[in-house]
Amino acid sequence: MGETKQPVIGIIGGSGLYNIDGLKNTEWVKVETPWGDPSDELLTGEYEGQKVVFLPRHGRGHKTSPTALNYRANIDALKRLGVTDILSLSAVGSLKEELPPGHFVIVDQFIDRSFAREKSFFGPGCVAHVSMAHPVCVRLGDALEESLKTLELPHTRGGTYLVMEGPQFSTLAESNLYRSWGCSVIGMTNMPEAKLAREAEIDYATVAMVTDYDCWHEDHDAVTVDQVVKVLLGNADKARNLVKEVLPRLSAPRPACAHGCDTSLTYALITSPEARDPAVLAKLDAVAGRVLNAS
Ligand SMILES: CSC[C@H]1O[C@H](OP(=O)(O)O)[C@H](O)[C@@H]1O
Ligand SMILES: Nc1ncnc2[nH]cnc12
Repeated sequence: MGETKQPVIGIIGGSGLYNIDGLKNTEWVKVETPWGDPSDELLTGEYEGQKVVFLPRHGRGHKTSPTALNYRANIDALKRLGVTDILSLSAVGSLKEELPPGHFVIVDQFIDRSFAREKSFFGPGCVAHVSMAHPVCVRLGDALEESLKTLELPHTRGGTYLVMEGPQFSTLAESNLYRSWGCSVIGMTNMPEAKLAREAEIDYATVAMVTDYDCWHEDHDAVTVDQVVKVLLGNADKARNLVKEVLPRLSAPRPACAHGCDTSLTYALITSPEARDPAVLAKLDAVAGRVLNAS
């Protein structure tokens, strides 16, 4: 086995998950980034010796909407605190009969229909193209699946998460369109989050927690926030138990991801070194430092 690194696990808590318990030596840390402010301070701590960084995606008190989230600042801040692996916890609507409220889905694909968000750290002055063919980390998915099995929580491995812009929920025609595309769940936040994690060479996986049947199901009312919150409150302890179950499975020093999640920039930069803008490179110090400092 080649070089190994000690993982630092980042947890992004979605709707209903604004804190996690059971960590030792905790501190809420304010992190400045070249992309602006993250959603909130980040909670650093340890669980059974494993370093953990928690970020409430919408901020404590749920202050920021999916469109207004500063996804770049969130991922950059996690990278600056040394995070190597991100577990994203998200509330979603179900687009399939067999995925009822209370069910957990370990997502393996996304369709990105968001349109009003900054989606890349790269651009004029330093252009890069990373692969998103396989957007989530298989190793993290394995650990999540084992943990859900151990906890005997109802779950499905694999499924496509449709990312809508929001903040309004879908129309019936949209919901049915996404169903006809074979999508499993719908939410508003996991893109560009997963794209930016890939650009920042951080392994990423999502556990989607089903809260509703969106608006397509004839036997269920169209989704409302109070319905989502009700299911989430019932799910929050399960999500926290899942975190405690999964962390020890991820704590051993590990080699670089066999599928390239954390070496995604090795062949991604296309702007020649002499054409790169130094001001842009300065902003990329955290997310692309590994490759920029090598060339
Ligand atoms: C409160 S329902 C809509 C809201 O919940 C999901 O957020 P998250 O992924 O952070 O759990 C969904 O994407 C919407 O942002
Ligand atoms: N039906 C739904 N649509 C979009 N985001 C959601 N988050 C939870 N339920 C949702």
